[in-house]
Amino acid sequence: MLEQKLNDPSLLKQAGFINGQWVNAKDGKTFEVFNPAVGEVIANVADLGTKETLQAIEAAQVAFDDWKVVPAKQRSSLLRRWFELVLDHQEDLAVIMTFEQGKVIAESRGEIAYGASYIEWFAEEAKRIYGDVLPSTSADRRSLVIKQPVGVVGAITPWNFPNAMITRKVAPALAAGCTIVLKPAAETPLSALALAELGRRAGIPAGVFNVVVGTDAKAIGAELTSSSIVKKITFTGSTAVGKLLMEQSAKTVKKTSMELGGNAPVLIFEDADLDKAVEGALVAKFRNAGQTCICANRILVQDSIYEEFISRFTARVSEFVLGDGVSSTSTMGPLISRKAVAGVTSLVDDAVSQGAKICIGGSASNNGDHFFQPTVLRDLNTSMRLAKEEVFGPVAPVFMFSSEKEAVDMANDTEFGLAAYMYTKDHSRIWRVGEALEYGMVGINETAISSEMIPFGGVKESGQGREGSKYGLEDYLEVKYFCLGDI
Ligand SMILES: NC(=O)C1=CN([C@@H]2O[C@H](COP(=O)(O)OP(=O)(O)OC[C@H]3O[C@@H](n4cnc5c(N)ncnc54)[C@H](OP(=O)(O)O)[C@@H]3O)[C@@H](O)[C@H]2O)C=CC1
Ligand SMILES: O=C(O)CCCC(=O)O
Repeated sequence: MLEQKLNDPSLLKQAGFINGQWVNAKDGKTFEVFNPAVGEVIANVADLGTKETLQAIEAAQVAFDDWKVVPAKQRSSLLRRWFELVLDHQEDLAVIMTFEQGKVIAESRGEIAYGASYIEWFAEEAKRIYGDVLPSTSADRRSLVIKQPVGVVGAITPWNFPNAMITRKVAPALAAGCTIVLKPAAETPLSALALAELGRRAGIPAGVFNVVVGTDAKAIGAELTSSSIVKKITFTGSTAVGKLLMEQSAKTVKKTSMELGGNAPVLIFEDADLDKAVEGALVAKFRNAGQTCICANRILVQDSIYEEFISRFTARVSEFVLGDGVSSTSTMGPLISRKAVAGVTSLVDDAVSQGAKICIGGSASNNGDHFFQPTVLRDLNTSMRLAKEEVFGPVAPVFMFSSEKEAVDMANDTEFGLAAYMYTKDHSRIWRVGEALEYGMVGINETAISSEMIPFGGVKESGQGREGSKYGLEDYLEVKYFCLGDI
């Protein structure tokens, strides 16, 4: 069924990709991949485990010796070719994504372009890995710095952005001269495998980019983190798993980059352009059915404009059309799993049991097992779980504040620190609040903050390291100092 929807059915791969070869599990095991909108099985994928992970790590180690000395310009050309192929196959890749992840097709097309932009960006940055000549402490010596790839990288990625979370790790790694073993989420392996196929077609050498697909994430993760060959772990996903991977990586003192959970506040002050704030909050909350780590988790609105905001925002939320993402009339798709629907339901029920009121939505939808209605809740307080926990679903809790200090205190009252947003026309406030917010990214009168050119990442328990931009390459490079004496 999925195969018939593709212009190039050979993009639908169901085996792992190791050392340039498509490989099945040694024990022949496979796992099913489901379309969350309709619950149908769309593929049976090889269920690889520790043995195949080790095989991939060893292939990456062998490939590293050659890849690290490929001239930057040549690495750049290969990445550029990969970028072009991804865009050439944008529609097929988008269809694969909507089938396995559920997001509406327009969002999938957008993610393919967004994912490709990381490959293009790092193809360009590959040519700009500069060293330094430093001032010297004495006349008979010179001090230099060169940058070198960190080595073999282990990457683990989530299901919510099955393409872009991969390209923004793999592209900088390859640009830097590293080789990589990727374990994508078991819910969305097909997007990862299609990317690997296009990388192969682009001419990326065998062993440079390997994909281990499988359901035993714990075992694959343990193999990657315990290996002395793997020099860096890069992860996007839940804070709990990120902490575990950091602990496991400590034994071999690996570099780590962690892009973990968020609890993004949107602060809307009484001097804001309310039309802009409503639209901004809408985008920030409901993108990918609320399953984005920088999705607005708490909307904080000043008391004098609270009623007006609620009424305008609820009216806009009522316009969403839930449905299968492949239908052009759907504007919001399903959640990834029944478990996700249950999790969102329990957060809403907790708030309602403590006095929150439902403006719209409030429960699972009858569109299918994986759907939750776009929801707006009002009269929230900070003892509700919704104030502390990442919702990862289409639920907008609207809190009220009365002063700027209260808003900043509420915004910072979380262990997370990924993205925050504010709407105000007051320039002094922009600086005051912007500097006080304990977040890695702050959107000011704007919530569409992501691009390949910006440093994406968080502080506190939202992680460490940055992805995208010139900073995103540094995480894959080691600094080496040369002290040159007289001969
Ligand atoms: N920062 C972000 O972008 C994301 C945040 N989240 C948050 O996490 C919550 C749970 O989502 P979930 O999908 O379970 O996120 P996880 O953190 O469990 O999954 C993310 C990735 O980590 C893998 N993984 C899971 N357990 C381990 C382990 N012990 N060792 C190594 N790898 C592991 C998963 O593999 P597998 O799929 O095979 O289990 C997947 O590839 C969400 O509701 C959301 O709050 C989730 C996804 C992305
Ligand atoms: O949820 C995530 O981790 C991906 C964020 C998407 C983006 O880059 O905006």
